[in-house]
Amino acid sequence: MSTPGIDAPILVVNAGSSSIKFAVFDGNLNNRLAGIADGIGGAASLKVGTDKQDVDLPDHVTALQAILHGLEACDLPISGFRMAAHRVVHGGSELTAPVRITSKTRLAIANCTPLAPLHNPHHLSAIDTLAALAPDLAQYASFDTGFHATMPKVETTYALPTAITARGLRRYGFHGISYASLVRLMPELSGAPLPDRLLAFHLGNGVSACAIRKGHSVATTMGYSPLEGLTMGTRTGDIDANAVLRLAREDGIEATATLLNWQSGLRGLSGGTSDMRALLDCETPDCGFAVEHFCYHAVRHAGALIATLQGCDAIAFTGGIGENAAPIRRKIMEGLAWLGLKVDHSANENNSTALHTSESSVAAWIIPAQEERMIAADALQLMQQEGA
Ligand SMILES: Nc1ncnc2c1ncn2[C@@H]1O[C@H](COP(=O)(O)OP(=O)(O)O)[C@@H](O)[C@H]1O
Ligand SMILES: CC(=O)OP(=O)(O)O
Ligand SMILES: [Mg+2]
Repeated sequence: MSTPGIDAPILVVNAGSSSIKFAVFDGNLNNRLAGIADGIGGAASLKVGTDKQDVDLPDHVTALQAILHGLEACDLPISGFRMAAHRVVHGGSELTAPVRITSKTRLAIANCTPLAPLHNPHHLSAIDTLAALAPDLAQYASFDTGFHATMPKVETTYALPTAITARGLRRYGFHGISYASLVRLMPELSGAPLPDRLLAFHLGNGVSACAIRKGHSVATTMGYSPLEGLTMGTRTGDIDANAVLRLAREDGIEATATLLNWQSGLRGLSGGTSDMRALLDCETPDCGFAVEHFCYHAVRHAGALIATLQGCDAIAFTGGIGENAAPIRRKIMEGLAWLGLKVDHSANENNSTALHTSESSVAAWIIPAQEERMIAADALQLMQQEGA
């Protein structure tokens, strides 16, 4: 078999807890195809490009195999890829930069599994499935935690005894691939240099905010796991640890983990709906309160992050909600009017890139999340450094 050349495509795999997103890029990082296997283990579907079908996907291995069949049907057999690159949610304290996957780095990712039990096992399953099907395929990983390696110790440390902190109980922060791509893309889209003090909101199913000074993360709302911080689609965000202990005692640890990660956030508050688009169309008081809670806590956390930056020059929105939900951006920006932020409401309604008026003392932008392209770019750079 001949080795795929430099024109061969790059496969990006973003394995989440119940979905696997994928994207195919050419060597110039142009997107050729994208899709998602969704609802794994339940009412599953497979979307390849614009073609979506309901399929049976009992687990992540079957889902990745279905994706690979879909790629083959588009003339993209796995043997023709130059490399595969994965989003890995947790890299712990050690894996802070993108890596080539070797037996050593695979073990390091596996060692982070206790830190991200809902995510890392699925990344490993995708890596192992590809390795079994295509043993010669070069595989790389980019870490959601990596961008936050620049946070100071005072930000990352919980007020615990040092021996406990040494067991890895600290703030790591997530959505780092999204924030890294935002920092890279923002000067191009805004037509201005990156501002010194930037507050970025990643508002998707997972939700976080990050204080970025001169392009580096200095503080973020997610912590030890992607549960802490803002109100999310199905996760609580902040909750007193004593309340968690009571739930664990009364209901058991597994039921409590499910409650906090899957049955809470917008879903819990609204009585079942985690999808922001549906919530904005829903007129019940509970749906309205879920939306209010989401925006209130985004503003509340923004205040703390802005204090860490000692001011704010610009804010940026990304993620499915950040890019598309004008009423949510409006509420959050109105909550930040005290900064001197003046909103151009028609620009906001139109999902324009610039959301501020010319009188505003703080700029506000929409920057589309390009996590998959960032992962492909990381892998390509590493491969070039390796001289491959
Ligand atoms: N036009 C829209 N209006 C409001 N919300 C939207 C719109 N498009 C997408 N969303 C919301 O974005 C969220 C999903 O964000 P996304 O970043 O795609 O998720 P993930 O974290 O799974 O990648 C959902 O709550 C969805 O309802
Ligand atoms: C880390 C995290 O929360 O990821 P997602 O937004 O994909 O759920
Ligand atoms: Mg996301």
